[in-house]
Amino acid sequence: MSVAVGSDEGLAVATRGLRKTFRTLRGTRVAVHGLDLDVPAGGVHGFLGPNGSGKTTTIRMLLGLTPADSGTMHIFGTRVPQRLPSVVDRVGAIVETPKFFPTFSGERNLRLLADAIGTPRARVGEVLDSVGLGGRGHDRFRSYSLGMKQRLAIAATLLKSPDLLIFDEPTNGLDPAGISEIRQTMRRLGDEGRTVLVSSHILSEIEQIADTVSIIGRGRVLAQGSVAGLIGGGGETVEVGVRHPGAAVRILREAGFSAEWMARPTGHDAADGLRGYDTSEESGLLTVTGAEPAEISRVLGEQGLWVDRLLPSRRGLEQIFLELTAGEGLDPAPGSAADPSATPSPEESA
Ligand SMILES: Nc1ncnc2c1ncn2[C@@H]1O[C@H](COP(=O)(O)OP(=O)(O)OP(=O)(O)O)[C@@H](O)[C@H]1O
Repeated sequence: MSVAVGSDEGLAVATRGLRKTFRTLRGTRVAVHGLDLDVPAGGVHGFLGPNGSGKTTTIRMLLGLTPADSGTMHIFGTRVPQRLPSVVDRVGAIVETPKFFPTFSGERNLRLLADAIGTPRARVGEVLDSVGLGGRGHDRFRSYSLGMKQRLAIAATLLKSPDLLIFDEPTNGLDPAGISEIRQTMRRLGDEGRTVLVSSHILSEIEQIADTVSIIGRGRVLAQGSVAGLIGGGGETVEVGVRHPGAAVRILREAGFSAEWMARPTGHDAADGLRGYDTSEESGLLTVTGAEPAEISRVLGEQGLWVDRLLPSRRGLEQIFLELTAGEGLDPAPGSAADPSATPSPEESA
């Protein structure tokens, strides 16, 4: 697994072993399955995964909207939900579409909100400007396009000037122009030094604006790191065939190479119960960026690891995502009768 940040320092969000199950009539559904998420502070972080992979559930746990079964969560080093009140002012989030008064202007809606949360009204003009609605603040909310409505929702989260913004699928239902508006807004917020954690299953929008990403499947992190590192934006990327890629990635990093390792789908149950992915270090995809193939062979060979394949690789984030989540849409839904991670509820087994 590639992780850009080794310690919890400098992380806006960190989860360890986070787990959440839902009890349904058909048994227990594992929504989040031991999630270790690292979101570096500052910039845009894409939280990517197919439908049902656990993104919304994770975000709801971080915000204290639903309890975790086990595991830990920290926001800016503060344990949540236990100490959420002491960090909540630094966090703004859109999880569901917020409600505004349709006949009031965008500005009036925000003024009401500012009064409600005790923020000076002067802040309203600033936040409208920062989402590009400065010129339209006096128009009625109902006259806004969907993209503008969503930008107003983002402006509302900015009233408190939060350091961390959490957006769950903020471009859902928007047309290409609306998507582009939201994308630019998120990028601008990231450039201001805020941390933007944005969940999405649309890779192209994330690839363009994110600095770092986590790719999740069935409630677990499959890969995370910088977009440049994962797609090889820092130069030519070479796919390396070697017997122990998990060990090789450590050796290469110690030697100063930019190397990434990702678990591969197996098509069968892994021993640790994570269906469909081999998370052992004996398989997976090893890529190295910005290094001479001869150098890669030499460094690994000196440690007794013999390279059997060196392929130039030009994969995009979408390609990586598809490889990592291969079969997600075709497999039985988590918790379904055919899902081995589903266990009968006590009532059902009784
Ligand atoms: N309240 C609930 N009760 C039962 N199962 C739930 C509940 N909420 C979520 N789930 C299940 O948990 C799993 C993860 O759902 P979640 O909404 O977190 O995924 P997601 O990655 O956000 O998906 P999407 O992209 O579709 O929003 C899914 O199988 C979902 O059906």
